[in-house]
Amino acid sequence: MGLFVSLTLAALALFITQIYLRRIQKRYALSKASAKHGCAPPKTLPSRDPFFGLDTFFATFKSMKNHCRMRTTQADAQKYGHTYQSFPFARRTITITSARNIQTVLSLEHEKFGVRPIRGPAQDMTGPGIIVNDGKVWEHARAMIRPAFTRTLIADRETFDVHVERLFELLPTDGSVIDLQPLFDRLILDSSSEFIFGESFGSLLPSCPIDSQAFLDAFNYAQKGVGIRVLLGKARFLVRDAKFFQSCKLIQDYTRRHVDRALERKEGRQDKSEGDNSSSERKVVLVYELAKETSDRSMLTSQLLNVFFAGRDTPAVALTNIFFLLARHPDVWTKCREEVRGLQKEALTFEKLKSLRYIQHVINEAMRVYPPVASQTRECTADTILPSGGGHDGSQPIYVQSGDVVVINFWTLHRDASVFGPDPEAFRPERWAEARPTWEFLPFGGGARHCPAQQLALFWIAYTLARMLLKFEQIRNEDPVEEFVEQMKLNMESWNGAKVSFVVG
Ligand code: HEM
Repeated sequence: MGLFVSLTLAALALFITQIYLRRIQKRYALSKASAKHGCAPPKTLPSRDPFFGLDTFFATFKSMKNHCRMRTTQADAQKYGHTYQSFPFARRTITITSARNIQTVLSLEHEKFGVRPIRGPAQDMTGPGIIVNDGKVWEHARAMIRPAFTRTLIADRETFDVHVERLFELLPTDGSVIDLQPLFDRLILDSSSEFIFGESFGSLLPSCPIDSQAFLDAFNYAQKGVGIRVLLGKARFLVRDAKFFQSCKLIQDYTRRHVDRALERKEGRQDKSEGDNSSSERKVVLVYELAKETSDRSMLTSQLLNVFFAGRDTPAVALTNIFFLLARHPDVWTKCREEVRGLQKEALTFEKLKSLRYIQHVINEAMRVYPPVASQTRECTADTILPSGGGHDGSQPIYVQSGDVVVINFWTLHRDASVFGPDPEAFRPERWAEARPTWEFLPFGGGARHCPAQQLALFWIAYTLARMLLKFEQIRNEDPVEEFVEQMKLNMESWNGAKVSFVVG
């Protein structure tokens, strides 16, 4: 036993020494390459653990637990500059909040910044699809998936309206208090499942069909497991959790059943009206669109799961954040109502909604202040240079080495006073009459991996908002906590949801 412990400790010491030596080697190579290219490092977050930066790692957790992760990173950027570095687990992590550096990572040099090294562990759940891959595999997936999102914009108002009507059944009209967050979750779950699988989960109905519920339970469990695995990276083999793998199998089997149905339909073995209700010819369903491109079952299964993973709740988070803000700005609600006055729901087409300027400003402003995707992470896969942020005044370029992690902070990017005016913390939709941001406003990301569902998501959001404006004269905040309390999950959500009451108009 004594010998075993000694050997284990010796192996551990060797492992740690190796990591540390590798870090010194890398640091040396970095300073040589930096000097050669006229680069300088950005400022470094102070750390009490100069070897492994464990305190930096735990500080990140603490700020997440205390619901202040984004505010903390914003304060760091104010103190150390728009680009700064830290070394959690002895690994260089560069946080960028300036439009120029973000454009470099997402667009100009995007091939050198991958997601696969970071999101790879999600493949146990989702398979090798669009959101977890880089290079040719990602390019192929994106080329296959994008056209379906464009086609669906010949907007399927009627399909979405079915779910909105079900939502209305659940909204109290007697002035009692309701948290909109779980309702918006169900609205988007139902509409995204209908768009992706051709069959809605029906979670807004009085009883959710059994296999949908089993799928959702398994999905939620597996998603948490993915979060832990992404965090642990290479050490994820330490987590032994049979339920995680059972859940992954269940969701893959469920998705495969929809794939099989789509393939049968393609081969003409199924009655076309079966399984996709009425108006099947007009309605765009992702699984049917992708089945036109390939008959590869596992590829189809994994792409569908990837899209579901990316889109099943982000519009719900955006809607919740919008209503959170409107409940605290009743004057903005009144102004929005003016804009939709007299419109019937049939008139709320994609084009009409786009033309409602003030409502579009409100959506933009809410997504600026509380972006559902508040940050993104990439790993540098080939040495390159960021144009600014280095040196004492942040004006020099920064040399970035393969293996460095880059965190893109949209929350802080959206608070640039030089672009949005002197009051960037305020919710003021009127600023959009003047503001013309480009790379300074990226709620849907930017560049090569820009969200392919942006227009679809914006249609769902604007349609739901317009319908609620038509129905309710007033919205009232019923939450004693006035300020936004962030909850960092995969998205940045409101910890307190959006507790409101309505006055019928
Ligand atoms: C308000 C709602 C939404 C927001 C704020 C949003 C935001 C984003 C962002 C920021 C990215 C880029 C991620 C990155 O840079 O790695 C992204 C990618 C993506 N989104 Fe969305 N999204 C929304 C809705 C949706 C919906 C409804 C779907 C699907 C039904 C969807 C599917 C995807 C996919 C598949 C990608 C990956 C694209 C790629 O890697 O090439 N999104 N989204």
